[in-house]
Amino acid sequence: MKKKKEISNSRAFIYLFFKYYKQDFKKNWWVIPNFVFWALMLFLAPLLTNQINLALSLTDAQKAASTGFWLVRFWGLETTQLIIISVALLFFNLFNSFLFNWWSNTFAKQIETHLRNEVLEKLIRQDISYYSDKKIGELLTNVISDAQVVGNQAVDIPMNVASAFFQSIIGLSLTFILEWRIALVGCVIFVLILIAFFGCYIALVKKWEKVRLTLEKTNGNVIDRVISIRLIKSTGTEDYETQYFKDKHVDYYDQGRPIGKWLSLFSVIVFAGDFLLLFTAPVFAAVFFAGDSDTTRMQAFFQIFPAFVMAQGMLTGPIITLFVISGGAAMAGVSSSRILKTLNAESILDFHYHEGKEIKDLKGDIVFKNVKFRYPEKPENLILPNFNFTLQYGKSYAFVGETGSGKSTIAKLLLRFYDPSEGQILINNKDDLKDLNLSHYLNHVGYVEQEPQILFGTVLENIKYGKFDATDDDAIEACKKAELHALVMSWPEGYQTVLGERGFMLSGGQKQRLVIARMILKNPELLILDEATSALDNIVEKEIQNKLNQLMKGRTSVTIAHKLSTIKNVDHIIVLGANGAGIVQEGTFNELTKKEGHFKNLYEAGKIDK
Ligand SMILES: Nc1ncnc2c1ncn2[C@@H]1O[C@H](COP(=O)(O)OP(=O)(O)OP(=O)(O)O)[C@@H](O)[C@H]1O
Repeated sequence: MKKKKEISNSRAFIYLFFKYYKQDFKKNWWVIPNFVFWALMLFLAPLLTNQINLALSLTDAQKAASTGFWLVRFWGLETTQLIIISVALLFFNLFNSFLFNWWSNTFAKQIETHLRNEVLEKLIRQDISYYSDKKIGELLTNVISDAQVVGNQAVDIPMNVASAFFQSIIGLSLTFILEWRIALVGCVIFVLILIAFFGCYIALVKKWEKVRLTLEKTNGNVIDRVISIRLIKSTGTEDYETQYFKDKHVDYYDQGRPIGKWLSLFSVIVFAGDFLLLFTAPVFAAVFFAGDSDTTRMQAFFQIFPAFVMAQGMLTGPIITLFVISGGAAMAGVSSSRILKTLNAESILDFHYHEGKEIKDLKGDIVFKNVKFRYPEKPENLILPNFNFTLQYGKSYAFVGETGSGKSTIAKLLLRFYDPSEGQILINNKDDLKDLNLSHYLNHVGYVEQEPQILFGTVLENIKYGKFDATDDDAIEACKKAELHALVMSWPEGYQTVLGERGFMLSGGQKQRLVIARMILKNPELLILDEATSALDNIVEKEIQNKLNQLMKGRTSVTIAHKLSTIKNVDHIIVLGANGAGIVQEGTFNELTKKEGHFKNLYEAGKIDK
């Protein structure tokens, strides 16, 4: 499978953030001025505090003698005016932050929803071989938890990083404005804390990423096991599974344990830094001004002290913020790169969903022309060697042969789960199946397999699946023909009964009847029956086979069979040989049972159930 070049976790996150931000720029642009106003308030708050503090504490003589625009001139304003402005700005800022939080929560949900839809669309449009080496549990974790993580962090991380950046710049500038000598000492301490912080962060982020990956692998394993609950229940392996879960979590615990040590070191750095900065101001004020004969400079410093501490607080705040978001950042990186990997995985088939030839009907012959086939997952095994065969419209065909001879592969090729490795499948004797709009083509094809596919939804929804424009009456009529009506009507909710996941509340025969009703309603021109009755007991099998025989009338049908009852009445039987031998015999049932050869051997050896 072709894959685009992988990008690093952090770049994957940045890419996704900008993609969604740009996508809805018209709705999101106002956040920038909103943010600028918030930064401005950061700058103004300590200065206003300082102005009010000085206005209240200085004598008139001191005020008259004061110098420095930032410090003592009150910007030409009275104390009351300063207080009114401060309160007004505070309320405006509260409103601003309300808007911002509202936006950030909405934007996070928007990104999460977009991502979920995009990933889900990608998953259902992938070709079937994409799933051959993947666990459904892991894929679901990808859709559900990764989208949520990226959605939340896409707002939290950029905003916190930007605010941490602005806070540090503003905090530093303010401390320099207020008292540059002490600010210089604070600045050195701040840089040292940052270096220690990033050293720790780099070590931690790698560990976090590993834990996240292990968690997802564990989740995938666990979910896949729980999905197989019927197997567990029918084999009584609860103890074995409990131990299996415990074993799987050992790795997760081992990987997660050292993180606690690093997190503790992290918090020590942050709080030690905070403490150090706090003590720096009075201690260095004492060092710088203690020798002064008059105490004016010391007094002046303690007058601006509240504002200075406020400004200095802006330096430790960002480190704490970065500390808080660092776990989320590591998770978001892993989640983003996994989402991008899913979104960038290219399908090996082009399904022509939006273009490709649309066929009006499938009333012509289907021709396998020089078809050779190997599974892309295992190209060393040749399954079909130079296969030439024509399915004439309206006739019934059965493919028989030993296990692994490639019978189901024929069905998969007709459904275009795969393309032939060489050669062509011509639809209506002219159009290469590869060039058709697959969705349109499949409207003319019906597929019934051994394990009937029932979706979570009402009976009506299940019957109309694939023929969404059918009326309720038509669907009910189809149910009557499939002899399912009486059963459905015996349920209190009738056709509105919600069928449990994978049709848990229906028996095998009932599920197959429901699929038959679906086929009757869809009325496809090509019907593919892949061991449709092989999971049923003899009595039910007979009833279902009768229904299928009726269904096969008037359309082309391809039956993949192990049972004699399913192939006895078909127009033509094709016998496939083992180990990629291809067609080894063909003819009607009567012809083949009389002739010496592969079919007779299979029949007599009991490999075709009677
Ligand atoms: N997705 C796949 N990737 C690789 N090999 C596959 C895949 N699916 C099937 N095969 C192999 O292709 C061969 C043909 O498989 P196929 O299912 O068509 O056989 P079959 O005749 O229908 O067998 P059975 O009667 O047991 O259902 C088998 O050897 C099988 O192991």
